[in-house]
Amino acid sequence: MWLRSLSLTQFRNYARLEWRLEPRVIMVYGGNAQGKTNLLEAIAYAATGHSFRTGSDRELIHWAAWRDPMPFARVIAEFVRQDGPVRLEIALVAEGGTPSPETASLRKQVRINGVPHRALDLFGQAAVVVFAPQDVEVVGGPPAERRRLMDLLIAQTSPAFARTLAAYQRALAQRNALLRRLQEEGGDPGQLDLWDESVARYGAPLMGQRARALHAIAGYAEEIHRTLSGGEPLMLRYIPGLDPAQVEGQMALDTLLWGQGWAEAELAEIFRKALLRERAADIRRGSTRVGPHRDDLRFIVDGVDIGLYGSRGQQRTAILAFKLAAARWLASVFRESPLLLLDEVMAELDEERRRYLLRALEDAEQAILTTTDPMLFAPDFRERVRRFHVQAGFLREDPDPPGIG
Ligand SMILES: Nc1ncnc2c1ncn2[C@@H]1O[C@H](COP(=O)(O)OP(=O)(O)OP(=O)(O)O)[C@@H](O)[C@H]1O
Repeated sequence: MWLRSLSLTQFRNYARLEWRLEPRVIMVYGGNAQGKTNLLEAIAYAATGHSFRTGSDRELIHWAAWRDPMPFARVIAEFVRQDGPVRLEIALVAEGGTPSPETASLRKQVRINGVPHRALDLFGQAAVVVFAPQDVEVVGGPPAERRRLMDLLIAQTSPAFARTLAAYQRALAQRNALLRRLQEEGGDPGQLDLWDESVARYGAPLMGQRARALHAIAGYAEEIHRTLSGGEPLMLRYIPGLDPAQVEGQMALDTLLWGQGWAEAELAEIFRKALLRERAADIRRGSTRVGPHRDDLRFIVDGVDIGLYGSRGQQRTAILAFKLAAARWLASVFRESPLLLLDEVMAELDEERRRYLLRALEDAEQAILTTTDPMLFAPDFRERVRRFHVQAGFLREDPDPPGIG
């Protein structure tokens, strides 16, 4: 699939942008802090409803817009899929008397082909994979970041997964609130039955989907990593936050999921039992100890957990292999290649990895890459791609960037 047009109004440092694109590799170049990342952020935001660099949507509204009586930002992205075009639109509107970037509450209005929808419905409409320099932090960072990595990816293939995740998080928050009340005020622990039931019902399919997606991605990642690293295999290990093997008489999650054909009903039952077993300890702690909110994903190279022991270079290669594998997985699910968005990632790679990545870009239907330095790319590559120059939120096609004759 590919992005045919992008329209921005007061999004980050773009007061206004109308951009038409083609299905090929597109290079956006410019100095630091000119709006390269903002552009990729806008595209990924339209496709997923999430920014890949902030959890606060308020930051996305142009600073100048906060002087208006009703500050807003809008992004409209028109993707072309095999089955036709789809127009994704998000408007962020600040509400309140005199809204300020610090205090305003935002209304997020989503339209798909002009029809109002919930933000979660954006998932499954278009597939994007973002490659960013900060990705490397995910390998050795806190588990929550690796869960986010998995979830954003899986949600793109399944809006149902996104809805289940949201329902799980709500149920978990309610259970935790009740646990804290029981801890502070005492009361009948039987009140937890209802929330145990919801937490288990929504949590089991989450674990099932994460395990299945990672199993598929791991196959691609192992092979890509071997090529990138000169022969070392990468193993992606899913560590569930509920280990069925720890629950009396049960088997390991893998056996349960693979051996019996996605036995999520059994997993939900085991989850309920585990919640009951942990109940007293959970009340003492005021939080839920088992469940997919404690899942992790580990990156293992040659038997070594490189999140813990890997060099920066090894972590970078591993996450690059993961992202490329994710792109292949999305391509197999959608039966067309996802849009690849690469934010200044070439500069960090050595010659061989750069070549591998560029080949992957050219295999995709469309890829948009940003760089401060077009000279990092071979002359024939620079000539083949379409190039745009960005300066202070203005984008213009530039057939002749500095150093490219
Ligand atoms: N809400 C906003 N309103 C206006 N400008 C913003 C807003 N948020 C960020 N900016 C500005 O956008 C610019 C950063 O753009 P961006 O992160 O896209 O840079 P970049 O071109 O990718 O640079 P680098 O090469 O340094 O990564 C900065 O000048 C920043 O001040």
